[in-house]
Amino acid sequence: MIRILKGDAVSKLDQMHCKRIGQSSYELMETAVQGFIHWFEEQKFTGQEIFIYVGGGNNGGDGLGIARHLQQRNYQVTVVLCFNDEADLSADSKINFDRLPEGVSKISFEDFDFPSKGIFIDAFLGVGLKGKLRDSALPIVDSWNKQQGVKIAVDIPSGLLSEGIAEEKTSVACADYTVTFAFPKLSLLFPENAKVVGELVLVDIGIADSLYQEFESDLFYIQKKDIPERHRRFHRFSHKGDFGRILLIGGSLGKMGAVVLSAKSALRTGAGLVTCQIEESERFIIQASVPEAMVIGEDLKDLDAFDAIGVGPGWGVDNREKKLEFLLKSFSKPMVLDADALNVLSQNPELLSLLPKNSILTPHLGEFERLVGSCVNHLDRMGKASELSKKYQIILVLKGANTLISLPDGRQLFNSTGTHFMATGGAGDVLTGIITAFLGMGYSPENAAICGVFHHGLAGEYAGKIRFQGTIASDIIEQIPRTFEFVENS
Ligand SMILES: NC(=O)C1=CN([C@@H]2O[C@H](COP(=O)(O)OP(=O)(O)OC[C@H]3O[C@@H](n4cnc5c(N)ncnc54)[C@H](OP(=O)(O)O)[C@@H]3O)[C@@H](O)[C@H]2O)[C@H](O)CC1
Ligand SMILES: [K+]
Repeated sequence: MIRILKGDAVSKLDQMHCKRIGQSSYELMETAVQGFIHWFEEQKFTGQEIFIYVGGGNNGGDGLGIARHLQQRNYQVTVVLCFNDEADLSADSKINFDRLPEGVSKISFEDFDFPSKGIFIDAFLGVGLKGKLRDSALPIVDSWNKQQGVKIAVDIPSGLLSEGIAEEKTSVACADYTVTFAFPKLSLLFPENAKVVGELVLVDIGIADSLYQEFESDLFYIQKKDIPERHRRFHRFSHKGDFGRILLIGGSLGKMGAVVLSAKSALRTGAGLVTCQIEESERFIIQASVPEAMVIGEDLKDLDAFDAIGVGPGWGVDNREKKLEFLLKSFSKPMVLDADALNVLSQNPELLSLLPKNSILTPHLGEFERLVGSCVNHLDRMGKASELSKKYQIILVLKGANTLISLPDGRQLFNSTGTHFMATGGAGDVLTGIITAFLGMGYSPENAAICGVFHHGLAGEYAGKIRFQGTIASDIIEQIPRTFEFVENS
């Protein structure tokens, strides 16, 4: 899993990498540039002039290298020089400046007329930004924000600090895409910054995982390559008991769809036997819509027969306190708590201490704040999530773009899969089903949470590519099996 370092560790990381593998810092910049170009060409942006804003530091150096490569690929390229003097350029930027082909137009920012349209690349400021944007830089960012066209930030949007939050009053160059190098800078993962970051693309520049381990950080970014090793292997003699007996508790009058979605997604994840505990009067709904699932009434007392329990989807909060207390006292294995189970917990915080160790709580931001109180921003949220995980030895899955998993030992992991098309009713119930299924299959709670959020996000991406904004939770479920094929076979 890739470690997320502080922005000011980047230059040290680069130096160590270059020293270890005998590469120059210019060569590393070139690797970053080529990674950007590779992504850019895949996007098939066509027929428009490209304007690259370049600053005096290495972020600008990346921009100058990008200009050269794009011109060589027959794009019409203009670099907008956002520095005062060539002499101010960093050493590697100067090399790229001198290598600019004749065909690249150069214009200083002061003389730059607003084009009516184009593709804009922001290589003005990167992780070397210190503090608040200087007044001299404000017109550049303002001009950028007024341009019409596709906007791409190199490494990080200019004006955004690598651990910062773009509040209304801060000036940041907004992007449709941010192509970041080596590891995602923390601020690129904050929901508050979504509108300035756009779509996040990570470009590998060849820095070894082992090098990251020499830096202290409890923050990680989950990638596809981290998943197969966490999957449990089954064999030809495996029977449905091996794939887990799980119990899903939820649903209430008018909200039975939530349990239906959890049950179907658990089955599509591979759960061996799924039982739903619901109100007797609603039995028909489950039996008719998920024939593979079994149904039991609310009087069931023997929970030991189950490998994992997921509780909460559509459950309602009325008169649930005693039931939740009974569950927490009777089931000693980790369980999954979502939706109304979390709301019951918020209303009865004394129940938190009854949670079986390593239980997985999956709140969205609203449910989370009901649990811990209101949060100023994502940094504050991350801190409170970590405190809660450590205090009760539980795993918190804070849902959203780049879902955050907080582990009891203090590590915090950001997910890399997902799409805004998943912002639809029932998507959370699907996640509950997936994670409960993994727990039932004998995955460690940590692996169940990691694999759960990764597969869920990927299934959402697949569904979004077919259904776009018409994506519904059932579409996500349909795509779960494909995510296993992708993760295992590539
Ligand atoms: N491993 C990697 O990820 C690689 C990243 N690369 C790229 O390099 C940049 C970081 O480059 P660096 O030279 O350290 O810094 P920047 O270019 O981001 O920023 C320096 C310029 O910013 C000016 N600055 C600083 N603070 C402010 C401010 N508050 N307001 C306005 N301007 C500011 C600074 O001006 P000075 O006058 O202080 O010098 C510099 O002009 C990284 O983001 C990647 O894009 C490498 O290419 C390869 C490896
Ligand atoms: K930038």
